[in-house]
Amino acid sequence: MRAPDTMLPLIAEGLGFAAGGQAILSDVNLTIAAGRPSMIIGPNGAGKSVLLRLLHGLLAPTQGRVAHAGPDAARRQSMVFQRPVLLRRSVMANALYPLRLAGVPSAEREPRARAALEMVGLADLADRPARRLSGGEQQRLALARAAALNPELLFLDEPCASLDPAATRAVEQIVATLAARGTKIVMTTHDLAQAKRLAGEVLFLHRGRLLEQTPADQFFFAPTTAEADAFLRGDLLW
Ligand SMILES: Nc1ncnc2c1ncn2[C@@H]1O[C@H](COP(=O)(O)OP(=O)(O)OP(=O)(O)O)[C@@H](O)[C@H]1O
Repeated sequence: MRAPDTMLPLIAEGLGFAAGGQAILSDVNLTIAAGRPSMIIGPNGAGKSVLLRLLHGLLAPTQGRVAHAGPDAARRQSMVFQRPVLLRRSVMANALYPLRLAGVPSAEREPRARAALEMVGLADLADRPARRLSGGEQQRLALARAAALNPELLFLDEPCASLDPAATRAVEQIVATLAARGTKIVMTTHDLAQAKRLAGEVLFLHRGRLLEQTPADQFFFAPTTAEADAFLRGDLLW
């Protein structure tokens, strides 16, 4: 039988991470399927970033495992961080770099990089040094760099954490565009309103445990756990 031409669903079984003798994440079981964005929310220190890194493969689990439906999972996924690290080169050079690393034929690189810069509204700044961009523009460039690779699965770790409302809105529009194109987005956020705007489903973490994986329309109106209910009311701080 041929392997499916997709890495989804991604499945975590008994996933855990401990460091310094302390459990940070325990016994997480979940399935990430194709579809609208999966938003990971929860109080500070709940383990959202650690979960994202485990799912992406940046961190090795100390318990359990992450499995994918098909081969080449590393090539089919990408991640954007809260503070993107950009090359000290032009915007275009930053967009081209991952395409070269991925072995994309040279004739295809420039059109793909340009299309990605257009999608995030940075085509006019292609020759500008990337480090001179504003914070919001830098985050859009990081998204363009990831999008140019056409990942099937894109992890976003608090991409709007240090952005103002206008820059946040621009990033959300890019996320919605990518999701509409079929890229599966898995994203952490502190911003409940943002989670409501973007989520197809919510993964609610509390103290290193996944308490809910619930469709968004249900989660925000009728969460199934008391902790999620308290969190939505602003009563659960840790
Ligand atoms: N590699 C690591 N080694 C040891 N401890 C870690 C490691 N990564 C994270 N931690 C700890 O694990 C806990 C969860 O961290 P994580 O960054 O995942 O939380 P979070 O839910 O994303 O929090 P925040 O909302 O504040 O960003 C924290 O107490 C953090 O200090």
